[in-house]
Amino acid sequence: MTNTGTHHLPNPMVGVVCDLEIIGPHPFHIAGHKYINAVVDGSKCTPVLIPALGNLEQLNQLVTTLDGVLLTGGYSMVNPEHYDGAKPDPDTKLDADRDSTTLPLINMAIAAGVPILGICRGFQEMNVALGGTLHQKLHETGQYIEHREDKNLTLAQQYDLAHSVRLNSGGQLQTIFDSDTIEVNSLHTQGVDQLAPTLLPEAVAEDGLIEAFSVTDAQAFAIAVQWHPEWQFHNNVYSRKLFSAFGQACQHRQQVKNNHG
Ligand SMILES: N[C@@H](CCC(=O)NCCCC(=O)O)C(=O)O
Repeated sequence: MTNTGTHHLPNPMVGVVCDLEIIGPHPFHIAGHKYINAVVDGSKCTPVLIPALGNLEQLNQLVTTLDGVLLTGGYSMVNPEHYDGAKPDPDTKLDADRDSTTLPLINMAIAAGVPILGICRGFQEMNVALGGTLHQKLHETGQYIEHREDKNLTLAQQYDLAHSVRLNSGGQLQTIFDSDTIEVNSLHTQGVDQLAPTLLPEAVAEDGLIEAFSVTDAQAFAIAVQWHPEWQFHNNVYSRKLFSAFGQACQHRQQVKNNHG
C-alpha cells in the first residue's frame, strides 16, 4: 500500500502486454509468469494483462488508467514490415496481434508520461515503434558474438549470465545499477540495427550491440533492455534495482494522478 500521508493508495497498476498464442484449436492472450511475478515482487505493483486486441480506443483508455506498462519478451519476431525490413523467412514466428497492440501503446504511454519498461522483444518493439530498425538474424551479420540461447541446455543454463554490457557514462542505468559494467543473460536472435532518433543508448555489449536504451527527454521512466532481468530477479542485484526503480516511477505516477484527482 502507498502511504501518501493523507490516505493509503492501493499498489500502482501495471499493464503487462500479452502474446496471442494458439493452444489447441483456440487463440489465447498470454503473458509469462516470471514477468508478472517481477511486477508483483520486484516492483510492488499490481499487474493487469493487456490483451493483444490492437484496439486504439481501448489502449487510450488503458493508458489513462495505468500507472505503468511492461513490455514482455516473446518468441515471436516484430514483423519487419513495421521498419521496412527484408521479408522474413517463411518459418519466422510472427504475432501481428501483439505488434498491432504494443507499437501504438508505446507511443501513447510515452506521450502520456506513463512509465514503461521494455524487455527483450519489448526492447525491440520500443526501438521499432519510435522509428528504429532491427537486425533480423544477428548471427548472420558476421558482426556480433552469439546472442541466442542454446535450446539444448537446461532452462537455468539458457538464462544464465552470458556476456557483459558496459553502461553508458552518465546514463540512467549506470545510476540505477551504480556500476559501469554488468553481466547479463542473452536469449535473442534479433537486435538493434538503427537506433530510433529519440533513443539514447544506455548499455552496449562487448561486440558493440546496443543492449539497453532510454527515451530522450521522457516525462517518466522509459527504459528498455535486451536481456531478461525478470528471470529469477531476486537472485540478481541489478535486476532487483531495475524493477525497484520501475516500481518507484509507477508509484510516483499514481500519486501525481491521485493528487490531480
Ligand atoms: N523473439 C525475439 C526476442 C527474444 C525474446 O523476447 N525471447 C523471450 C523468450 C521467452 C521469455 O523468456 O519470455 C528475438 O529472438 O530476438
